[in-house]
Amino acid sequence: MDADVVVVGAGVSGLAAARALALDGQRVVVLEARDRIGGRTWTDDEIGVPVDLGASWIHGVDGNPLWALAPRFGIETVEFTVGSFQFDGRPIAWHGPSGAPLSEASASAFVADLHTVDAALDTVVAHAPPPSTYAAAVDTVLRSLQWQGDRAARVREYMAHRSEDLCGAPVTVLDARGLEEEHVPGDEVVFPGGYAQYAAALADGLEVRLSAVVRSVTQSTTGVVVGLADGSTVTADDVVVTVPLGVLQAGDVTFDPPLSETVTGAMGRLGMGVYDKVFLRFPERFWGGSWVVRQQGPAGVDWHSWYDMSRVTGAPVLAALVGGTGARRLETLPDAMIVDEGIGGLRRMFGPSVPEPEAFRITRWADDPFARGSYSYLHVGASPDDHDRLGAPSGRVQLAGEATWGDDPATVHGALLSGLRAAGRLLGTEVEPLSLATPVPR
Ligand SMILES: Cc1cc2nc3c(=O)[nH]c(=O)nc-3n(C[C@H](O)[C@H](O)[C@H](O)COP(=O)(O)OP(=O)(O)OC[C@H]3O[C@@H](n4cnc5c(N)ncnc54)[C@H](O)[C@@H]3O)c2cc1C
Repeated sequence: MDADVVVVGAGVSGLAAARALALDGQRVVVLEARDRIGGRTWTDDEIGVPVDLGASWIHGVDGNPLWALAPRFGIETVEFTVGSFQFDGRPIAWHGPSGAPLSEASASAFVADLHTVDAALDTVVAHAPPPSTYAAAVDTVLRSLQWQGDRAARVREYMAHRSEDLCGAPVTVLDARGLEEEHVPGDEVVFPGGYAQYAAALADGLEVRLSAVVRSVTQSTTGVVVGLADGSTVTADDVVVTVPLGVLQAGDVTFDPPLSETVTGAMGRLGMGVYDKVFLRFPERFWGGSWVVRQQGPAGVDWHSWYDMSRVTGAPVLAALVGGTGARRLETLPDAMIVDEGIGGLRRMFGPSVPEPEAFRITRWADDPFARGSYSYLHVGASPDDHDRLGAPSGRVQLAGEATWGDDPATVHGALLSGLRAAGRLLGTEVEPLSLATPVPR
């Protein structure tokens, strides 16, 4: 055997699994398709400062293993609480459909409406007969409140954007229970030096082979043979496969024998959402003192949320975050058209003096063959248990990754914990996340 365990994928889940196994003395080889580690955590400085093209936030620091690991890995953090359920964190500048800022009273009334709807949504979702969509649950709440017209439209629109942001999916196909796990406890934080610092720390001391595209996993009674696109193979006793759900659904990696029906059933029911980022670097800040700028109404449909990245790195950078159908549409456009649309959106709110950007960076996660989307979501009809079912072992093969972690799918900490679960199953013992800070013996 070339190794005790092969780990496919050098994202946070794969690296956490590999590190836990290596710390236990196992011989581990990590096979990574790209020429970099980190997967959907990817820090890039093409625009002159580090920006996170994939994950940015620790979603809720309370009890979060990433938060506990940050000081041990020497990772600096900045508090930036603007979660889709946390309207009262860092200041948000709300702009109405015309682009004009909402008065303080209108903005407060809108935020109060969101709190009212959220409080009622919990009960409605708990009683929604499956299959029900999140959109239907929101409608039920609005009907019970007897809100109509513009008031109801603005709430519906916000909830649609919440689904697109947190799940990368239109609210009309998101299961009613698809956001149940999203009420994060605690502040949210980001990283001036980028999320990639976690992958770098986790990979330290491990054998990671880059540009190693895995195509097949074949099991026998004695072990597994992992086949690569270049025709080579790697053998081991066990394999942990952490490729994203979209890659699995596309059949880019084949399994012989096939994965169990528990796993394939869940794989078919869950969805892979899309969420993209457009970073624009300007000569200077022009957007006032808020940390986030949000535009309501049809004009802002794909350009509804702008984040002030100068709070993180000091450089005058705005990031537009767009998910679901909007992200899929943008991915079909050339860069110049995307930038023009974004600048148009900003000029609607801040006037014609908004300058052209000095630099830009645009993501295309759906188009990326090693991601095929941004993160998993609960497609209508799927069960929240499907995430954990996806991670059920099939003989010597088990899947890990954000999509397999039912408590917090679509997150980096979910990915990390799923990797530790897979390693723990192979080791026959639970792995404590903080143990990952231990150096791997060379
Ligand atoms: C735009 C965006 C924003 C996000 N924002 C946040 C956020 O703010 N906070 C948060 O907690 N989460 C966020 N997420 C989600 C988070 O990034 C993921 O949940 C997490 O990074 C997934 O880690 P993973 O190890 O499961 O998968 P990945 O990081 O995708 O790792 C899988 C690895 O497998 C590799 N691979 C794929 N195919 C093959 C193959 N055939 N052979 C070999 N290797 C292969 C890939 O290259 C990749 O490196 C965001 C994601 C995106 C895309």
